[in-house]
Amino acid sequence: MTTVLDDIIVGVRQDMDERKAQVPLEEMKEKAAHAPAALDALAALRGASEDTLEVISEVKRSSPSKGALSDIPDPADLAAAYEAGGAAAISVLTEQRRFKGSLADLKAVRERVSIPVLRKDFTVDEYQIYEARAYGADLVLLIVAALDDETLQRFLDLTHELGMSALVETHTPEEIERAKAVGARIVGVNVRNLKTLEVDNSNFEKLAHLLPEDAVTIAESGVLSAQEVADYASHGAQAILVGEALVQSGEPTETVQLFRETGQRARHEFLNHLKN
Ligand SMILES: O=P(O)(O)OC[C@@H](O)[C@@H](O)c1c[nH]c2ccccc12
Repeated sequence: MTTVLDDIIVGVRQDMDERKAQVPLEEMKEKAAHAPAALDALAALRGASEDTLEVISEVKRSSPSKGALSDIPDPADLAAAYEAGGAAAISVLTEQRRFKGSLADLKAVRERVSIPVLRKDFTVDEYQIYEARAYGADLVLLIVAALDDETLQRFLDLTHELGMSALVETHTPEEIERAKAVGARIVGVNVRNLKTLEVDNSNFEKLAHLLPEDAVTIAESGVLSAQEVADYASHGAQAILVGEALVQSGEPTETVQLFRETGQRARHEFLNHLKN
């Protein structure tokens, strides 16, 4: 049976093949080599102190589960508003068909903000990693469910060779094991199952104890209000990845601020609890 993830990847490959025909791999490698150095996303996501709850704020127009979310005529303006609210990084969806994103969005955001930028896409070919770097990304997404072990390792190594970091996304205990085995330094739990698009916020809590202690741990998806932020932080998340709630808030700066403050309070309690 084919899953939603499989269907998305078919389109991602077709779109990439078109871009590759325009700019072949060797040329993209050249562009990547000449891009300004990547920022340290690992440090940004760790935060200035251990009790911060960092917010990766997403530029997301549309999604396969919810359809149109927000027009976002100027992604750089939105990203600047997130940065002003204290976002640790900006996630830019570059998938075109279901999420209505683009590499032009990534480039525009990169040119505006001074915090790390994540290229959020379905990485299935090394070409996309060079492309991410060429367009100024500091961080790429590697979805464990979409990659075999050998490919995951190869992509993670290439990402690091290019000076970038990888957000390694998991959804099950097995995927967390696989993320650990390749030495992922930033591990996310997506509470949305990409094969069915079902969201279950309790997934973070269920899986948090399996996450590697030396990695930065991120709760992804399903934040609708400060309540979910507090829940994730109280179960040990060091950072959260939020799209929908921010693009629909109408007050992106204030909402990022609120999530950071709420998250930091909850994380503080979580850490106190650990010590006692
Ligand atoms: O809009 P939300 O529920 O806040 O979710 C954001 C982000 O986690 C989600 O966009 C996402 C997480 N992993 C992905 C992989 C591909 C596409 C999208 C995603």
